[in-house]
Amino acid sequence: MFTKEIDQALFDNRIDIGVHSAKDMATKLPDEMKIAAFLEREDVRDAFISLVARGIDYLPEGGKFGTSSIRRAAQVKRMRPDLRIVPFRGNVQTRLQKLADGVADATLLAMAGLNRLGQGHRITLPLEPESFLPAPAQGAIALAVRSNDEKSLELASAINHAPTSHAVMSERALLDVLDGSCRTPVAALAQLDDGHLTIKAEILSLDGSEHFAESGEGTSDEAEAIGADVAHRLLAAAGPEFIARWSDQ
Ligand SMILES: NCc1[nH]cc(CCC(=O)O)c1CC(=O)O
Repeated sequence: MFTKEIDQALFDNRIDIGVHSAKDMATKLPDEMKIAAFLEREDVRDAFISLVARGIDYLPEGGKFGTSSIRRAAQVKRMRPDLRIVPFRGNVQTRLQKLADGVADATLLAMAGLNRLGQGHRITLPLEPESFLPAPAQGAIALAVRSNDEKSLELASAINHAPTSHAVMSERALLDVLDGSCRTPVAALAQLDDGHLTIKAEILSLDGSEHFAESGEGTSDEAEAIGADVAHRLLAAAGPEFIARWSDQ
């Protein structure tokens, strides 16, 4: 994966700071690297894109939904069990072309990625987190440094955006308890309001037919503990077999 190439360049001293989409970073990092800073979070929402419908509810019965995201597929199936998920890969241009070619009736992409690529005008409808929670760490960029490189750590940490850091660290702590990979139907969003953190999270069965949601809150210094606590409550509510079934994919 692309994050690995950036990590390798960091370990080989070819670069001193690795710039990653925080969403793509494993929750357990190698001892040799650490996150020095987060940039202020972009739009956290997922964007619905379609040439035939103005929202998920308006898609034709039995329509095709293009996504290779386990989370998005489960969330979409939860809302519309009749839809068929078709695998969707490639860059933004390729995916939009697939919509034009009728390979799928709709897709979902992160608003942040579309905005950064100057493709915001392609968005049919931003999905509000209240009804469609994004992936943990979505929309945030993390700066990684070698653990023993004090100078780069100091440089990078000077531009850390504290509210983003607290929110994303809370979401990453939650994901770490549930599963380290990004191939699981886990959605979470933490938000900071004047130092007060609230986090909402959900886990789903792969087909979206079952779903558990929990939330937590507290001060920003407790960000990681709050995320982990919400994860443990999700595990308790769902039971151990629930998460074991994620591996059946
Ligand atoms: N899964 C790949 C990925 N990793 C980060 C982004 C977008 C930018 C972000 O969320 O920070 C995307 C594309 C997408 O999910 O649409």
